[in-house]
Amino acid sequence: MASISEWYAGKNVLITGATGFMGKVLMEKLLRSCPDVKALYILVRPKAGQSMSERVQDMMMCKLFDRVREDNPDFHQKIIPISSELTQPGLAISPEDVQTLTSCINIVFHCAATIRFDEPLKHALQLNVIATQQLLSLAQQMQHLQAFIHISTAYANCNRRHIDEVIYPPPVEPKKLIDSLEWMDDSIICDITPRLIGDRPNTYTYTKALAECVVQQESGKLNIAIIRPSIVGASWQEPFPGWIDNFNGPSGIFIAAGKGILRTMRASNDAVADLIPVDVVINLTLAAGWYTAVHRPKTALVYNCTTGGINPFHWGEIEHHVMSTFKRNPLEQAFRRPNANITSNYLINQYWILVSHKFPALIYDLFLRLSGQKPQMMRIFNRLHKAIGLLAYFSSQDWEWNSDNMNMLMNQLSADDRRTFNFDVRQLNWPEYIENYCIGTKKYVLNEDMSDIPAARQHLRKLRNIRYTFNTVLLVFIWRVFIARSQMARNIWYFVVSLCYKFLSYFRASSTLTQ
Ligand SMILES: CCCCCCCCCCCCCCCC(=O)SCCNC(=O)CCNC(=O)[C@H](O)C(C)(C)COP(=O)(O)OP(=O)(O)OC[C@H]1O[C@@H](n2cnc3c(N)ncnc32)[C@H](O)[C@@H]1OP(=O)(O)O
Ligand SMILES: NC(=O)C1=CN([C@@H]2O[C@H](COP(=O)(O)OP(=O)(O)OC[C@H]3O[C@@H](n4cnc5c(N)ncnc54)[C@H](OP(=O)(O)O)[C@@H]3O)[C@@H](O)[C@H]2O)C=CC1
Repeated sequence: MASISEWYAGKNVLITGATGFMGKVLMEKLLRSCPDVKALYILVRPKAGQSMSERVQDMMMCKLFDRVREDNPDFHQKIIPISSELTQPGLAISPEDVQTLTSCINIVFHCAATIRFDEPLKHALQLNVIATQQLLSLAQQMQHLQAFIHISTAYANCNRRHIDEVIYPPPVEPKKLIDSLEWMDDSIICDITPRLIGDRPNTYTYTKALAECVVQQESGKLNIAIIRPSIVGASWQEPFPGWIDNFNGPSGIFIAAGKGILRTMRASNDAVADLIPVDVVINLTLAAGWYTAVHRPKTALVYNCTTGGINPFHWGEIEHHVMSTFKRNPLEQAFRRPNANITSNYLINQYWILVSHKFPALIYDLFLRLSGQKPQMMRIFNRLHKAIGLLAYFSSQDWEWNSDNMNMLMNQLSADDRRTFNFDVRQLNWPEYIENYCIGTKKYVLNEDMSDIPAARQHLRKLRNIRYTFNTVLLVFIWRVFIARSQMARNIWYFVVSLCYKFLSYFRASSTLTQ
């Protein structure tokens, strides 16, 4: 049987969401490990004042593609951008492009989605559900299509504790919801959203669950597979360790902790942190594409792409390794020394938010005002609190995912394919991965230079001295204002000091006796 890269040779691949985090890694891996792939057709929209071609040009210059560039400097010739806005009727693809796609595409990877947790329901439905429906109807017209791979999320059914590799009944019939939301005013939709999403935490997980159902209902005779990654993090091995280019999921939290801004967050130390490296997800996705096309399973296979059941790691351990990495490799211009703690206790968290977030932010903003600058720290903290408030749901509890299909797929691969498209997370060394992840946020998200680390360390030492000075001033102030002015406080103070002195003398005496 053909190996994975042999199977992709000569194939035309359609990718949605190619400009996103996972889409880019998917393209890179296809170009590097399947060099004979014929062409990658990518659906791209103009954005932020850049045309479609400018965006694609910029993307190909990205460091992620360095290894592909080395192997094949003309790799860009294999990338064919197609103008498309997924929220528009017919995905806003021109008739000529529809003609091209329907006549040549062999496999579709549908990655595009809105992954925002606070997306208004109508927009999330438009992109995550209706666009999926439209893409499936385009796929039905493709004359040479061999597989359609839909990227979902392991949290689509996060209202369940145990999640099997099946498509669960939808919370509501997608077509009925689409029809009703069409005529509703945005304010009415906003009012009824909490009732609709029910026991799911946001419109993202809700619409991803509906999208799975649409994939099942509209797949017709297509060979379909659904990939459900958990929390997608930086790359583990490929194209190099620690690749990450966004603030989503834990990345923004790691950065905030490394900058010394985040000091406390609600999360359970003992809950499993179901992170999955992006290269693992992409290797599994490409292998699933091959398997779906070659073996044509009778029903759509769902792959839960998770680590928790195979090689568990916990949020408490993540906190420890993130902190220790950022102490050794500090970020530039940290606000305070990195020292974040997670707690599952609501009151303790609120206390630390007040003492370690809001109070320093107020003082710093006061300092900025006094020195004629614009206050900014409180605004940054308000944004951070919004983000951690939305993420805490995922870091405070555990889920159990069945991953039989991932294991089955691994057993179907040849030894060579298992090496080239490695998704065996049993080999993942978490401390090393988290260290590379944190360094990746420094290098690729913040674009900081590793050669500036000595200066960053010097800055941390300066912050430590400021803290010592501040604490000393505070102690003297408390002494002068409260203790020195009241006889009773002075008596208590002398009592505590003499008690400490007696203890010290006692330990010194007993240690001299035992020598
Ligand atoms: C040491 C401790 C260990 C414990 C550590 C626990 C981690 C626990 C993670 C659980 C993770 C679950 C993940 C589920 C797994 C999926 O299924 S997948 C998809 C994951 N999706 C996401 O992560 C998207 C979440 N993000 C959002 O929904 C929106 O960005 C937010 C958080 C609501 C913010 O919206 P907004 O206020 O409109 O702001 P937005 O324009 O998006 O960004 C504003 C700024 O904040 C930055 N930002 C965005 N997101 C973040 C963030 N998460 N953090 C900080 N900054 C951020 C942006 O880069 C931007 O910066 P500037 O460009 O302005 O400088
Ligand atoms: N990141 C994660 O932790 C996880 C992600 N997933 C799933 O993986 C998939 C990819 O996620 P990820 O790469 O992280 O997401 P990104 O937000 O990085 O990428 C989203 C992609 O979708 C495209 N897109 C969004 N809206 C439109 C639109 N209206 N028209 C055309 N294209 C559009 C974006 O294009 P543009 O650049 O133009 O905005 C971008 O290419 C999603 O389906 C997500 O649900 C699942 C589990 C976890």
